[in-house]
Amino acid sequence: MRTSIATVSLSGSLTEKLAAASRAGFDGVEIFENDLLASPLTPEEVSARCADLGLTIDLYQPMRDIEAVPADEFARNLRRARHKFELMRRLGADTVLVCSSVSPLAVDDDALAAEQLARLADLAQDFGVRVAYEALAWGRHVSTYDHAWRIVDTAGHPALGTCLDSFHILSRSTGPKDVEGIADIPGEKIFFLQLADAPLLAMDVLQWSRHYRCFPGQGGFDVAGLVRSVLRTGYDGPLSLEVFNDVFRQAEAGPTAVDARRSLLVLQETVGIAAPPASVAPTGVAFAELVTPDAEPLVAVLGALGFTRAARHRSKPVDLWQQGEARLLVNTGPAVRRDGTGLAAIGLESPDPTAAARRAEALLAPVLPRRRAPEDAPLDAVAAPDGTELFFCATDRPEHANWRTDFVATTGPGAGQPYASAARIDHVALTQPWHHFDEAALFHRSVLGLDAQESVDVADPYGLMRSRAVTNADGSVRIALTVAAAPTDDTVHAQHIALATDDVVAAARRFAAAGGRLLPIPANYYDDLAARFEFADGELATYRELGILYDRDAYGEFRHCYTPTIGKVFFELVQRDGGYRGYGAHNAPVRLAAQHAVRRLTGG
Ligand SMILES: O=C(O)c1ccc(O)c(O)c1
Ligand SMILES: [Mg+2]
Repeated sequence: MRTSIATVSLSGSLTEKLAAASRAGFDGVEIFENDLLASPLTPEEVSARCADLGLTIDLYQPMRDIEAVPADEFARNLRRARHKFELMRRLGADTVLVCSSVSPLAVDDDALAAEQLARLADLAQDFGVRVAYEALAWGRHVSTYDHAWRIVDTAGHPALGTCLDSFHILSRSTGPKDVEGIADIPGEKIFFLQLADAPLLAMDVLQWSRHYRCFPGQGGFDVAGLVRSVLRTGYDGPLSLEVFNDVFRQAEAGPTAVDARRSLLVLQETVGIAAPPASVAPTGVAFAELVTPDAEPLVAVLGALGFTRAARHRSKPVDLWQQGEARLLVNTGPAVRRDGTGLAAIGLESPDPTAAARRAEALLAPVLPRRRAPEDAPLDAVAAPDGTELFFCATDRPEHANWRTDFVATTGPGAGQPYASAARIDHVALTQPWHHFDEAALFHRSVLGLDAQESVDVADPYGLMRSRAVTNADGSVRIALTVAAAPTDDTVHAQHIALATDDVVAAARRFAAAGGRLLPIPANYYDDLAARFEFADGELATYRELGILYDRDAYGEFRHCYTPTIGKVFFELVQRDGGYRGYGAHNAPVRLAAQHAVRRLTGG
């Protein structure tokens, strides 16, 4: 099916929006009147630009407050409409959207609305234009899609149809029954289909619509269910995204358009009208790669955590530090010297790395070169929206290229020792740029085949942090996507690698004995813990002494502690017992405050 996007969904000038839509692979656009009014291009030039970019103009919008008004007012509305239809002829746009009226002049009279819309459609027909009537969820008298359809049906005019908008329908819906009526509309009378998702918020519907819409798959609506209903009517117009969103208005149009198009590809797959290569979920974390301009402080912490340097890359300044199944690459190459110490890449164990990369590419993930140097093993890799490189790995599986063969075992002190305290990577937390948060969750879900958990808000002393985990089915891959809610808040401490241990107390003691200093946690926190939970004798005193935090959910218990931050990254030691599913979010405000306190002390 053809895909389209409303210019209101993207930031920038009209020409920037058109270029971004075209580059992302859309077939057409809905042109918003304001974008045209503010453009220095004539309608003919806009039309030519769209043609050059391979875009059709599928809709011009909106026309407002047309119907069910006194005769003199309606005469003025027709005059206004004539101007718009002339403009549309110059643009080469053949469908106009008319929103249900919000005017105080409008009366609650369906027969009058139908009659006036038919007269509007008569005029439209003279200009070769069709009118698509849409119920705004906050329309004065018409606020539901079935009501708008009844009026269109009554009017019975060939140039008048309805426009269905998933936001207006699903924001008012209380269950699948509410969309069943779509089946009663003949497909050819659905002139247009607009798609948007939204997070489930209890708020005024107009504000919700104008500020919080997002692309399908990024919110809580069953957009796919609605699309299935519409497809059953025989509708064969475009699937068009119409998203009013405060973040997208500020973000760069190019990446937003790609995010939008990915969302439609996934939606088309869900409803069975597109079949990109099947998703291949990762089965574990092969490694995490840290880049650093100065390995010394990082390596000191790794050593204290129980890691040993197990191997070195054959041709690059990259060391493999290992402990049990936890593998960390430390890259000190010149290309990475500018940005300070941080997380740059994650290796994901994949049952089929090539297939995983093919799906990623089909879903518009930037594919990275397979081979960095002639002698390297060819590895499939893509870039996540935050720039993190994701490698699809097949560690020690003879039929696949193996990243491990690029590394030569070292024989220095400690090499090959059994692990001391941490056995594997429990989770990796990545800081997302504030305008990529919704995109990141959809990317990890659709491209990598991970499941997205609920988003949680965490209070930081200087802002608000949002965090959303994406995981595979058995929890062997867990990535926490984290963002500072305030765009200017760059103080957020989020990027970290959590190492799983089966005895966090022993691991913490070992770290301290090796010269490591765990993040100090305030006494008030432990007083509160004592009130919330019962502990065995001495248990709480041990946590208090070491700086171990504690949490519990319906499944089990969680004990965790933190190293200091090095550059942008820190480490966490975690002990999960009894199937605990979370990440200690309850403790995160205390941890964040403690990290800020350390930063103030050290001037870091
Ligand atoms: O918010 C609005 O006014 C508005 C305008 C046009 C639309 O198609 C829509 O869904 C909402
Ligand atoms: Mg709409």
